[in-house]
Amino acid sequence: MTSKEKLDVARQLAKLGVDIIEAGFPASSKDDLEAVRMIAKEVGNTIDDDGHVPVICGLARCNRSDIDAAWEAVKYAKKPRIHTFIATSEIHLKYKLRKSREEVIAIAREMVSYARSLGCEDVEFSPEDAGRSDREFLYQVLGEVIKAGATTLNIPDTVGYTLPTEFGELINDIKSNTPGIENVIISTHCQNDLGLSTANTLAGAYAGARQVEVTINGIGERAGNASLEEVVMAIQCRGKELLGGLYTGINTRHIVMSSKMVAEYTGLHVQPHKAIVGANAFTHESGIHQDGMLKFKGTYEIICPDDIGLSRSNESGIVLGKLSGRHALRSRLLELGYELDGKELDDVFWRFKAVAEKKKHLSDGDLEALISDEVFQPQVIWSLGDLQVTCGTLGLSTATVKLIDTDGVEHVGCSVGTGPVDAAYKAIDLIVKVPVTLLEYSMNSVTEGIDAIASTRVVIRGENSHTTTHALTGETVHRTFRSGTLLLISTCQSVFLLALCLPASNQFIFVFNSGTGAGMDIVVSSVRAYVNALNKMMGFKTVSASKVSSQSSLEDKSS
Ligand SMILES: CC(=O)SCCNC(=O)CCNC(=O)[C@H](O)C(C)(C)COP(=O)(O)OP(=O)(O)OC[C@H]1O[C@@H](n2cnc3c(N)ncnc32)[C@H](O)[C@@H]1OP(=O)(O)O
Ligand SMILES: CC(C)C(=O)C(=O)O
Repeated sequence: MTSKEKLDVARQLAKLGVDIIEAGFPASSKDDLEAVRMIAKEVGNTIDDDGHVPVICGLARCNRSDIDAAWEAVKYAKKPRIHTFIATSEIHLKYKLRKSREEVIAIAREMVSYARSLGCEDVEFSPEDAGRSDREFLYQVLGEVIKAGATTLNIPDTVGYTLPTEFGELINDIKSNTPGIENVIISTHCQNDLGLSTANTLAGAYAGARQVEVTINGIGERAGNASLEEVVMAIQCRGKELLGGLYTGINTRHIVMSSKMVAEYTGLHVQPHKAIVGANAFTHESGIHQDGMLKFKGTYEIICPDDIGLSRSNESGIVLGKLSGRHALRSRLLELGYELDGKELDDVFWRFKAVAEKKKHLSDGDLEALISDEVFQPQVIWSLGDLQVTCGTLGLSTATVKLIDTDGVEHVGCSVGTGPVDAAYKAIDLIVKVPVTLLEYSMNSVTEGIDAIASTRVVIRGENSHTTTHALTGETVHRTFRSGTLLLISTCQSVFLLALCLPASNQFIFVFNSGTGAGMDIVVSSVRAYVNALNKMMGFKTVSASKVSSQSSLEDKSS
């Protein structure tokens, strides 16, 4: 993060109500020193309405120059802190520091004293790799730094090696065996190498730690650190009942905002299934869960999304996909204004499933396209069985189409054409054997992306029928009505037009012949539209659905 980004994050952490912001490692670069100093000056001096001002802390190795840099950065804060550390495990002493235990004890003691001598009254000390350190040596180091003036003892499980029971015992043992421990705060610092950082932190807190070191989104070295949101929400959900009444002062409503900011600034995006702040943490995709959520949210949610500042695009967090059931589909359609039940719902449901098999999530636009394709249908005279096309730059486009008639008999037609759609339409003509002219063909993608549903609309005219193009709609109608009848004509989607039938050889003849089709495959979508238009031309009959009940059959409405 840049200094400016670090400052923004620090402001956000203050809003969250964190007690201590460890803002950086000032010795690591001039820029980091400057960032910590800016944070100390601004955030470390801003007292909130509750009189709360966070401690601003800088990290430093156990050497004078690091500690000087840390103090130089944090000293402007109302509550400055230096956090200094040195490893205590055999492996670190031998291979990394190349120092004896005695040397490490002496350095730790001297450097804590040195930090205090600069005027810093709040000094935190960490025995790095405490999780793998010899216990007796650990108690000895900790006892010495307490004498030297450390005010907080942080116990790092630097490589995330301990198990929760072990880490809890470590804190308990430190409490029981370290001289002077009652005068300091014990802290946890758990890394996530085994995915146990949150569990270990909670075990440490339960054992008596009263500071927990955490990061937003769990970011950190390697597999990261314990995440603030997980630890805080676990304490909020279960602290009273199972953790001896523990609580935090975190204003949880700022959690989502903080998570987004850190993800944005660090470029470390949160995995979708991350607890609390993952994109899926409060969404429900499986039918059985969705049904439960619709009946009572507590069935599948242990946290109210509002509590972490999450506003969902829909109330129940339901995402429609291939695992959804009828309850969820029906509920979403109802929200969109379509009241479907029984057979209609069933038909849409299986179409929906088929699309969802190919497309992960269905948007409202996708659903609307399916509804208009499935429900607002004329009487089915021909239904599409199968379709196979070949096309490209080599040879002619060819299509084989299988249509099924009202008796369930399958008819297959094959044709070549100028393209796959032309070939498919010609193959259909060979089966249906009704001369038609294609007047209009248009295609839109209903939703965005390469996997969008394509919606096709065609307008055809039956060649040998007495048809008239309707002046207002541009559509033609083939139904006979007595002259003087006031017709309520619906165009494809809920637009109503009135037309007065005028005498013309005693009857007026219209043909309704536009058809729509939807599908993820553009040729399938095109063929559906054509078959749909043919069906309309050959015998229009609307299927009722609430959304169209007011525009039901022409006959019903015409008088
Ligand atoms: C456990 C943790 O996560 S601590 C936080 C980790 N954060 C960072 O490392 C901050 C970013 N680091 C940096 O920018 C650089 O490493 C710096 C500026 C801090 C140090 O850079 P350099 O002085 O070039 O040293 P470098 O990092 O290569 O090596 C570390 C040196 O510090 C020593 N050291 C490591 N930890 C400590 C410690 N806690 N106290 C004293 N010395 C230490 C190492 O033994 C090594 O010393 P050597 O040169 O005598 O072998
Ligand atoms: C500096 C210490 C606390 C640390 O980061 C670690 O040991 O993981």
